[in-house]
Amino acid sequence: MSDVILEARDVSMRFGQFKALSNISASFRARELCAIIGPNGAGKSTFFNILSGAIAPTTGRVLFRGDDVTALPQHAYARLGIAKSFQITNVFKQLSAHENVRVAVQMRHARFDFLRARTALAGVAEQAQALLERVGLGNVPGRTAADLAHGQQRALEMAMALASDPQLLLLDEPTAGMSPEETTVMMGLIEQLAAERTVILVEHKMKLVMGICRRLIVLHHGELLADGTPQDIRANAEVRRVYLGKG
Ligand SMILES: Nc1ncnc2c1ncn2[C@@H]1O[C@H](COP(=O)(O)OP(=O)(O)OP(=O)(O)O)[C@@H](O)[C@H]1O
Repeated sequence: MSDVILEARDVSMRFGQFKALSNISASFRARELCAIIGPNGAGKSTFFNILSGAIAPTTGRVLFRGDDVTALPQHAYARLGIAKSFQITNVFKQLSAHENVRVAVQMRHARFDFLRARTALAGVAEQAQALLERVGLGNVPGRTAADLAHGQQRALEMAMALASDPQLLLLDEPTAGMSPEETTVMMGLIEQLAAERTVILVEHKMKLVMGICRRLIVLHHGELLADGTPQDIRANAEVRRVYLGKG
């Protein structure tokens, strides 16, 4: 059986006359950690939004485990086991870290387990705490989200995304706005998470993803310029020319 989790098949995107993506095809396998990189305006966010179902491509399809999920409603995406985190932190600022994760865990139970809600709720607090520990926030469960450092807020968001135990995690610039220390912690966490699920991330900082991803997809002017290991990408003359400004 194929272990392809997600596939973009010949995806193109137009905004009016402007072609933001041209015929991109890529498959992502189980427990793969893959970064989508490229210079500003390359089409990374557009591709990410299509993969995550936020927007429908003009042409082409997105398949999840072989089923067409192109622009399915977001709740259907979540039900399939796909979670995502965007550049903008999406936590309830007035709630504590623990409350934020508890809400996410409860939503999962509400979705899958609503007939047994009372029994299910018994474990919710413990599950929320375990998720906080997973992302390195086990020591600050009571802190209001607004009072957490930026990196901790992103980690909190990650814990919320993990509440549904997704098979596929999509991360849009997970280290945006982070300090170097926070970035290192987040990258370590992402690497760990990818041992159990497929993780696809968009990242500006090429060096950063070179260290943890075994596969990089490079976009440029809406086209797929390269798709390969960090070694392949480093050695690719086209990539060096357009992305690194060398050549
Ligand atoms: N909704 C939209 N309407 C019109 N043009 C758009 C829209 N969204 C994106 N674009 C254009 O499509 C191109 C690709 O944008 P996109 O945001 O996907 O690139 P990116 O690689 O994520 O860039 P960055 O690294 O700067 O975030 C850009 O030229 C952008 O101006």
